[in-house]
Order: sequence, then structure tokens, then C-alpha cells
Amino acid sequence: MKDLSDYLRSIPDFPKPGIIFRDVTSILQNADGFKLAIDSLLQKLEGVEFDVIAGAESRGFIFSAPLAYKLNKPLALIRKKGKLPCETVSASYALEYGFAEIEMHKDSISKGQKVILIDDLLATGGTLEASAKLIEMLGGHVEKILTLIELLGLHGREKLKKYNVESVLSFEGK
Ligand SMILES: O=P(O)(O)OC[C@H]1O[C@H](OP(=O)(O)OP(=O)(O)O)[C@H](O)[C@@H]1O
Ligand SMILES: Nc1ncnc2[nH]cnc12
Repeated sequence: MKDLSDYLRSIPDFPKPGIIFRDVTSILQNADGFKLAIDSLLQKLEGVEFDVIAGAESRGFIFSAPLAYKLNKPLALIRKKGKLPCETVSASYALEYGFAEIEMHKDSISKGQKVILIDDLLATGGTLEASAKLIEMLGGHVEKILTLIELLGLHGREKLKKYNVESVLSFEGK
């Protein structure tokens, strides 16, 4: 049987020299690959009790929505600034160059709810740290952070020390 890594292509020097881009489109383009990705994430949630799935824009949406559907849970979207029409909370985080801002609707999570935070990839951890902060600003509890891919060489986990972080596939370098 094929491993998830067999479906993932890695593109050197994209979008900048020195970066190996882990390209999830190669998983999505293959029905067996996408199914394996979702089933692998589902396996990591077996026996975990929670109320809401939260997905980070945009690649995080692809993997969080099928989990919410399959587990019959609500889906809360973490969006890049300026996309959500109702009242929001926002948090900014550092990118390699500059800053980005993400938002959530205030009514997407209620106080005390247990939340599973999903993204496709953990690199420096900035996106997930800011996402977890938003969930906490709304009174949610981050029960688990789950990603498909983790780049161990960027030590994103260190920013997320206080959370239970799991990934399906991890790579030694950046
Ligand atoms: O751990 P970090 O260093 O924060 O990097 C990881 C984030 O980077 C990518 O998103 P990107 O902002 O490129 O947006 P996209 O999902 O819309 O492509 C990826 O999908 C993660 O969300
Ligand atoms: N190396 C990488 N591959 C794909 N997405 C990323 N987001 C941040 N770093 C990335």
C-alpha cells in the first residue's frame, strides 16, 4: 500500500531559492491520495472529544471541511484579513518578510468549546500560533492542533509548546 508521502511532490526553490515547497496539489489530484490524507487525519482524532473544527485559510480549508463533515461537527473558518462580513477578532503574525493578519467571526466559537485546529502544514508555526490565539480570544479551548505536514527544521512546535500538536507526515529539514 502507498504511503501518503508517495503522493506528495516537493518542489525545490519555490517560491524562493532555498525553500522546498511541499505541494499538496499532488495529493489532491489523486483520489486515493486525498482519501488517504483525510483518513490519516481522522485516525489522529479517534477517541478525541471536541465541539468544533477550525480550519486555516486556504489550504487548511481543504482538509478541515471533510473532517467536519465526516465527524458531524461545525466548521469555523480562520480567514485572511478583510474577508469575513460580520464582527471579527483578529491577530497578526510574522511572515518571513513582514506581517499578516487573520480573523475569525466572533460567533464562530462559543465560550468553553473544545476546538480542533487544522492546517495543511506546520512550518515556523506563526500561522497556527495566531490561529490558536484567535480561538482563545473567543473563549475556546484548543484541544489539539493537527496538520498533514510538519517541517521539523523550522521548529514551529516550539511556538506551540502549550498545545497538543500532531502531524501525519514530518520532514527533517525546512
Ligand atoms: O508555519 P508557518 O510558517 O506560519 O507556515 C505555514 C502556513 O503557510 C502556508 O499558508 P500560506 O500563508 O502560504 O497560505 P495558503 O494556505 O493560502 O497557501 C500553509 O498553508 C500554512 O498555513
Ligand atoms: N515549505 C513549504 N511548503 C509548502 N507550504 C509552505 N508554507 C510554509 N512553508 C512551506
